[in-house]
Amino acid sequence: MADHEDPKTGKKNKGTSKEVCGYPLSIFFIVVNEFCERFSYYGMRAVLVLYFKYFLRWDDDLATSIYHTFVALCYLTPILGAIVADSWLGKFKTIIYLSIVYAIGQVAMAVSAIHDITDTDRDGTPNNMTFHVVLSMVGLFLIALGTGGIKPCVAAFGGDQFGDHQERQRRTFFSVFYLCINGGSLLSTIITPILRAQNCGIYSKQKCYSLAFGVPAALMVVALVVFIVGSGMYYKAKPEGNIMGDVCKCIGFAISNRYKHRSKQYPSREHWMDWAEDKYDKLLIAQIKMVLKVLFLYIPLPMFWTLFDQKGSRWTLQATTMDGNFGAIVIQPDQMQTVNPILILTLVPIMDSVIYPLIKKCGLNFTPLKRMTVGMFLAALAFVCAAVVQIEIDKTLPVFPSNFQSQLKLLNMGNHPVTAGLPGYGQVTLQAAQASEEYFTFEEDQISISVSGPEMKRNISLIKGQRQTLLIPLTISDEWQLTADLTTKPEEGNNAIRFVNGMNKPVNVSTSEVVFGQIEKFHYSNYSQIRNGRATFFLQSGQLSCAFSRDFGFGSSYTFFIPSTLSLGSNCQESITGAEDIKPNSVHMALQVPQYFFITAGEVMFSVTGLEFSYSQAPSNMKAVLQAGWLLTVAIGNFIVLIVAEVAKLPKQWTEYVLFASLLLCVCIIFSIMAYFYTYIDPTEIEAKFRRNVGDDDDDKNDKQRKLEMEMMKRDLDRSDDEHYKGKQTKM
Ligand SMILES: CC(C)C[C@H](NC(=O)CN)C(=O)O
Repeated sequence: MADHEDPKTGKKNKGTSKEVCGYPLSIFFIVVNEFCERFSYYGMRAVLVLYFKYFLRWDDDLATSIYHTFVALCYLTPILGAIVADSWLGKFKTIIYLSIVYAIGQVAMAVSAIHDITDTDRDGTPNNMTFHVVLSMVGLFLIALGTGGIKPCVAAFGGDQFGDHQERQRRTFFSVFYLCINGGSLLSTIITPILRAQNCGIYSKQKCYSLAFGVPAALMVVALVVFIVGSGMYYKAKPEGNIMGDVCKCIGFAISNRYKHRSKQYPSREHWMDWAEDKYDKLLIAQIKMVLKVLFLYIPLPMFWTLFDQKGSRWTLQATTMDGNFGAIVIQPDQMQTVNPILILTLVPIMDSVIYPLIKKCGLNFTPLKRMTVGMFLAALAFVCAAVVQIEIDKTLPVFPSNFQSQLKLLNMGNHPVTAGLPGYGQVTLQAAQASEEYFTFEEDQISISVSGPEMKRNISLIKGQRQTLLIPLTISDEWQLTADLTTKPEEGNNAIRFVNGMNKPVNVSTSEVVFGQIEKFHYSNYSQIRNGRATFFLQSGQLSCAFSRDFGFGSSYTFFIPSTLSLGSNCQESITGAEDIKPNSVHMALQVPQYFFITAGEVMFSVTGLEFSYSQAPSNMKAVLQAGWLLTVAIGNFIVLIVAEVAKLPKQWTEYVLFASLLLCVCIIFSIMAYFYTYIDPTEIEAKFRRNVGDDDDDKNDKQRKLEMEMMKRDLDRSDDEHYKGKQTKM
């Protein structure tokens, strides 16, 4: 039998797997598994909201709430996975079983997105939506169970593969692990939206959500297979019974025993957990103390995630009000999120190989908790940048009417100039087929407008908080019409376009993607969303057929006017005039790069370090539990976003960014104080000492000797080292 195997069980011993450049070979399978799993998770997540909205036909609010509930669930389930792994199945089996659950969930999602299954009338839309909703909800539940369940196990299982002599390699492993997470996330967030945009279907073609979910499902199967292939090489730590149950009972006993002995006649004990000594093993008590120490330190951490996870919500919404034209490529608002994994892939190696060694060379002891504090500070700085960008955006946004105001624009549908008299604005002259450049703002409910050339006078009812366009007709006998205009920027950086038909006959308008439908004479169409770039509009009215093209930026709104003079042979490109109701976004999306840079630099210092810290400070039998505790801070952080945004309800977005930055700054100060008093421990060393002393405990020791030993052990618990974990006392 090889010396790296346990003689009794034949299983591998810790740190004895075949090594490549000082790293256990088994690590290779774990990082590839993580890469594929994160591809699967982030790929599916990238198209999820669009699937809810456009396939299941949910409204924005429902789609957003279910999306956030799903994300929160994904970070709550790690607790379950950790308990199962640490106390029952062990990490290896837990990863295998939950990966199967996860893959089934992904397949369920892919199947739920096949519209042909229930498309009995073959019109391209499902006929039994309940089937698709139920299947996708079951799929999402299984995915949340799977991805959350394995998450704390995979990181801790990877850490388990390193022996005590591989401390440095283990630290690098956590960085590489993080790179794989972001490599998978980057690739999938680029690929799955492209897959979704394809058309597929048996009877009728639709956007291919089944492919966008199917590829992540396949990657999850690959992740599972890769993990199983490495099976023979892993060190598999045995689960140590119902450890969570024992921990809870032990804590419960310590509290009740303390309460029973609250009278002054009983001497106090150094730590409240020491009250459990009357019944419980000292080793268990020492391990609980280690975990509680770390969990206490976690209390302020959710605030970091509160800011971090707004990349996907607030910052993406901010990008929708910005200009994404980068010359050769045009970036969509949601694609800005890929800046985060791109920066992670660049910053992690730079930090590990340049910044941290440089800091060390300068003689500074940049301990994990110091890094995390700096990470928090950088995240707060990112939100200050976001606030500055928001202020710039706000300067370019249209001023929409308040609840006490209404706004009116004029459009001359005639072939001759008209002059309109507006209360408070004097005479406004409009050429044929021309609209006023700006909206006029009124506080009255009704105004009287007189038009000369031809002479007309009308009382116009205005609506508070609304924008309208008054269509001044061709002749006195024609009807005066008021349109309802937009009072918000079009969503997702799209452009809202509508047509006013000034001809005496109906006209059909369409582009290759959008149908405006038939617009009756002297009437107007609804708004349709046009993506940025060049769009060509086709007009067709009886014999008349022509086309015209326009370039669009992001977030604009135009009213195109089809003049009464348009006839067979007319040049539409020149004849059709457009009124700019909402200007396109003019603040460039590149301005978001600094905030992405700071949040990602913060993430590298906070999250990569926190992942490794949670592993190194956990007792051997509670590694996965502490990883789950770490992930729980992410879930709580997500809930805080919903609560703060709902409670604060600040009128200006930039003030909300400043609020979040200030909150994190306060939390950062509190954390730095807590961290100052934290002393690093070496759980293995402490556990070994307690184990050595179990035998002695059985002997009949006198009280004095026992007391002396206890003091020594307690001192050990408080020990830390200069380079984090090697033995000398260090704070923070
Ligand atoms: C938020 C997670 C704890 C960390 C990680 N995410 C990223 O790295 C995003 N840049 C993940 O495991 O998904």
